[in-house]
Amino acid sequence: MPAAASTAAAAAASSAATAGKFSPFSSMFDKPSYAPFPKTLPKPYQSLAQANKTLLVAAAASKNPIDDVVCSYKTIPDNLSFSLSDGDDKPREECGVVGIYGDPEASRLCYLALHALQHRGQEGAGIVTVHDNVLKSVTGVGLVSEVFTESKLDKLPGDMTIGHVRYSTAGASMLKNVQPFVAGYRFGSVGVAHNGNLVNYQALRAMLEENGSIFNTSSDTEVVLHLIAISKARPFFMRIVEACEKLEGAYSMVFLTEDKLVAVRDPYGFRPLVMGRRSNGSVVFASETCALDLIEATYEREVYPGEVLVVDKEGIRSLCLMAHPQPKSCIFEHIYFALPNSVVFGKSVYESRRAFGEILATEAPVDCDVVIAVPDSGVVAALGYAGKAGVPFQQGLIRSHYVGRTFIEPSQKIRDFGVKLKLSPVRAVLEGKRVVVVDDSIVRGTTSSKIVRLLKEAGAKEVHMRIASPPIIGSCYYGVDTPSAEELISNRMTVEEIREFIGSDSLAFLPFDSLQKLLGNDSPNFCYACFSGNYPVKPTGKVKRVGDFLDDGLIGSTESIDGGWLHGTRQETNGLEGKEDDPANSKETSVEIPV
Ligand SMILES: O=P(O)(O)OC[C@H]1O[C@H](OP(=O)(O)OP(=O)(O)O)[C@H](O)[C@@H]1O
Ligand SMILES: NC(=O)CC[C@H](N)C(=O)O
Repeated sequence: MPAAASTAAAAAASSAATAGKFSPFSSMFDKPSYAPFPKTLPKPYQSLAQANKTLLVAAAASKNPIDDVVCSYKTIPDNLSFSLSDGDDKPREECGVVGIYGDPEASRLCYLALHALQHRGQEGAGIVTVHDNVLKSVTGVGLVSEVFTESKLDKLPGDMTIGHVRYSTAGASMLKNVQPFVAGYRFGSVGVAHNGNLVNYQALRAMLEENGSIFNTSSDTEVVLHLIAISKARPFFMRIVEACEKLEGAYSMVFLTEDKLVAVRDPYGFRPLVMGRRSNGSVVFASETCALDLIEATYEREVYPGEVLVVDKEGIRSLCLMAHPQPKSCIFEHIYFALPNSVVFGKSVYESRRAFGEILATEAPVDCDVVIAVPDSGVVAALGYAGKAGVPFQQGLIRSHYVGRTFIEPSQKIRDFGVKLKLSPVRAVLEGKRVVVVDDSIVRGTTSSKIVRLLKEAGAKEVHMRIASPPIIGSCYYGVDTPSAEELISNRMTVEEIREFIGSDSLAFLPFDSLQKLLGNDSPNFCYACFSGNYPVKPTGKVKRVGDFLDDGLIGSTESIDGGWLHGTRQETNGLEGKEDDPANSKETSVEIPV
């Protein structure tokens, strides 16, 4: 472990040792969990010789770089009528990022890691690798399994890679916003993959456009590439550092250059980013530890808030981007986004959710015969509730795993069609029973009201809704696509009014103060803006939220849209089409950028 990291771990251990015990559930948080940013880390402006060097791995040979970008994209046929699921008003998944350095199977491992992160974004995916000093990229609209084929992965040789999964609404126009973005500069090439949202994006873009930048996407992430282009810092990775210092908001990012993998986390640490290592010494970064587990990388630690980790043939250097005394990690990662088998912000997501359920059972008990969950994200909290209440947990709702986000609706209106397609009630569990149903959150209240109706139609005598998060009253500006504040049901109604609206016999949310007590000394290290309306980084002017980036106004012909962020002349080449692709649905383009 680098000296700085052990300092941080020791600081975390000592703070954990003094942690107060506010609830019976706090023991799980007594372990050292959050490493405050170590102030002893070298500033990027200090000599790199002072930085930690812990790993030696082979580096790519240095040759004249030519960017070779392969883009694939899939269109939705015009004659197919489809709709977004009627649950298209939820906090949507975020993005997931991966970075791997020093593994001969980098792109295949990245592909697998993206599969593990698929829950963070389902409509776009991409991988960039470096081979012979050339950045190669495949990006596409769709699931990881839809974007990548054996032949496409064969086009991504090299031992360094970054990858991205992105959420978006359906539509071919989103292809140009699918990451990683790749740019060629006078002095080299860089790829970037981003999870988060930049709250000063519009101001930065306006400044850059004023000075002549031409933007190719409607994504906030693109400003980083322009900021790198105008930076005069040396060596090249310091341009990345300088660019990131101008960003405000949430960014867990991985960058790839011809010879370096760079991982950056914003000073507040809003979004997760972890580091692990495979047994052959290759270094892996990922949004969640579930991605490390799949590719047999051992979790080492988080990328600390405000930290820049540079991996190259010299080893790993840890630099301080901007120290911030109080991290503000997104609590919603623990409530909803992350997989329960992941460790996020140093804490097990499973343990958090179980504790949320236990608190609900203690603070909002009700006489009941059975506890059920709204699958998937309500399952662990429901187990916690059932265990604490001493009531059996049963599967009262079965989730179909074969329903995508789009489907052809019947011409005749079927009530609650979307939710019925996804969730089926089990009469044998519900009939004549007093049922507690646990979900992770209520956003607009549409899912809850449909579920209550489904359960009652299936014979439930009473339905008691328990929500494993406090009421959501604020939109997120840091990477979660929540609806505008006016659309959030908890902003418009009291708990009793919501209960009446969803039709349940009782309703209780996880009390905000109990959540904070559970987190103990770590509590100030979390962002609760969606529950409190207190934003750690004040949005300036009209801030685009993630959802605002969706309509980029390019609904026209996909022929005119590039798949990645590119500078340079576009040249179509033959022979790159993957045989397994349906030509009606996909197309590949090769772009060469002389550097
Ligand atoms: O109040 P609403 O606006 O309806 O949104 C809240 C619902 O959205 C999420 O479910 P999702 O469909 O994403 O399923 P998941 O639990 O499987 O992730 C969440 O778990 C709630 O069930
Ligand atoms: N959800 C996210 O993390 C989005 C990442 C980035 N802001 C984008 O628009 O692609």
